[in-house]
Amino acid sequence: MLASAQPLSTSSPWMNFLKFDKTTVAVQRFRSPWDARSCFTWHAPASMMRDGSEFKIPHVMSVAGSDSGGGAGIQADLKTCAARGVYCSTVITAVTAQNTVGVQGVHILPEDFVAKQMKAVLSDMQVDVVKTGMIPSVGIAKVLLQCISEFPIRALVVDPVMVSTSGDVLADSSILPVFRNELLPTADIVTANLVEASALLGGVQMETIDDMKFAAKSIYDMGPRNVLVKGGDLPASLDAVDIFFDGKNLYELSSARINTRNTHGTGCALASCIAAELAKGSPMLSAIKVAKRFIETALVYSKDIEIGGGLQGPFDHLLKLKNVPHRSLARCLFSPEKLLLYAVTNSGMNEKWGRSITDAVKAAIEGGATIVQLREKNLETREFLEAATACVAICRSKGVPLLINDRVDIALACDADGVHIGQSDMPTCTARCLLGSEKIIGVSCQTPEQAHRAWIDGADYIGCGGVYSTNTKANNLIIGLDGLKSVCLASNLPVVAIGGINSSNACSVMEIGVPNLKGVAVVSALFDRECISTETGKLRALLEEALGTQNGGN
Ligand SMILES: Cc1ncc(COP(=O)(O)OP(=O)(O)O)c(N)n1
Ligand SMILES: Cc1nc(C(=O)O)sc1CCOP(=O)(O)O
Ligand SMILES: [Mg+2]
Repeated sequence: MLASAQPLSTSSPWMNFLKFDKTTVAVQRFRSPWDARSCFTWHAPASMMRDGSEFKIPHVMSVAGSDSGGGAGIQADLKTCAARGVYCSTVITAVTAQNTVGVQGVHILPEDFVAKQMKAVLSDMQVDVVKTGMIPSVGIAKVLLQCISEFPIRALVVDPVMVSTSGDVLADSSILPVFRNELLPTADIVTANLVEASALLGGVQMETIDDMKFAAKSIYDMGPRNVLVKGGDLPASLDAVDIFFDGKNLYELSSARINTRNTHGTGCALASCIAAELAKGSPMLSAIKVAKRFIETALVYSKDIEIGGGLQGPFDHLLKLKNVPHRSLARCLFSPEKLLLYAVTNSGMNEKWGRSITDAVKAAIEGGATIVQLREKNLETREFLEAATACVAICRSKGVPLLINDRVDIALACDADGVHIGQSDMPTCTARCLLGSEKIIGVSCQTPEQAHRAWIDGADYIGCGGVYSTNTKANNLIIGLDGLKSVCLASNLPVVAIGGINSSNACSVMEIGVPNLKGVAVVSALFDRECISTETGKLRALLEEALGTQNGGN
């Protein structure tokens, strides 16, 4: 493809690449399979076609700096490719001495030795995709350009690394002309963060989504086939919004902003994950979506790990190889302990107090709600979906699971963490079939028989009530503390009590003394109050105290 910056000739390596084993693949003039300006449709990784072998493993060659702390650079690329099932060879451009505090030193490798590494790999191995990270000098950029023009590769992913997450300079501005004039025009995709995008564009302001869209188009004009401008550092943005431009369409791709210090190396991992997916044969947009999801999942999984004492820690790229290979975000976020203070929304109450659902949810989380359910009985489907999508982003950024009341379709559409259903809603086993094993299902139970059935049908927890009388739900059956206890004793599932619970009776509920009663679900005592976060904070403190007394008493 890189050779193909000029019109292809039949003797170009790329053409040979597409002919194998007496089978000729129709060839058109294009620069790569992901070239948005070409009309070629890609079906299978060329690596598999080249020798007809189905055993060829997709291969990314990473050209980047070494991070002694293991979170970014070559080390991030190796781990990301491993996690994605892709082989990764490495060409080291510089060795950095760094940790979670910052970069203590940079040793740039001699150009001829960088060239030697590149030729060693490219002349022997079938590299599908080259991914570049830290290119610390113009000389090394030239060596890279020369090498990749000599060997057939399928795509070039350029991560224009300039500054580390700690703010240390990894490539100074002398590299910019060669990026703009030579490397970008040969790239299939450029993944620039706000600082890098601004530098490439001569220092333009990057503060809004519109600035990012403008930047994506302007960088595209420098010649890459696709541009991703990453908005992770955008101020005042709830989601991590990236802008993708393929020359025709602009896409706003958002994922939840995960509240963690462990974000060092996310840029490298994102670019190498895109490279890995391209090497497997994915179309560009799918590769980007998979990569964003990979980073989001890894951040959630790693949000509390402690490596190093600095401000920015690494995350765990290899989560997929650990004992959580199939754990979804929902399963990572949910545990029985999350039932402690379960906030259930009510649009009537929000209207009464003049609040939006999102503000109500934010306030409940701020006060200490450990799980949220959207129980919106009066919203039209579209309105509900919009609110739910916004609430998913809010909750995920805070590590709080979000469940949808009654509506399995809404839960699926907004990628909520699960649903809460009652005895007259969709049967639990049907909901489980629709949602799969990775989402959370809560089921309302008033009797031991229902509790037993909920477990058989694959529920994750039980909502049990009405413990006390309530104005929130009409004609609700009151089962009292005795009814609650009999449901708890009939099941091993965790249970959350509901119905008329507030600060004056929550402790009595928790004191019934059954280990699987994990908390209380509350509507009016949180949402029909002037200050949601204050009320939530008060109730959370009481529940913590009740738990402490119970544990102390054991
Ligand atoms: C945590 C929790 N428990 C019970 C319920 C009640 O659900 P359901 O019986 O389906 O009644 P509606 O809420 O749909 O009126 C709940 N929502 N949450
Ligand atoms: C939604 C709901 N389900 C109940 C049950 O008994 O299953 S009671 C209830 C309403 C709970 O609201 P409040 O906290 O304002 O009493
Ligand atoms: Mg229901």
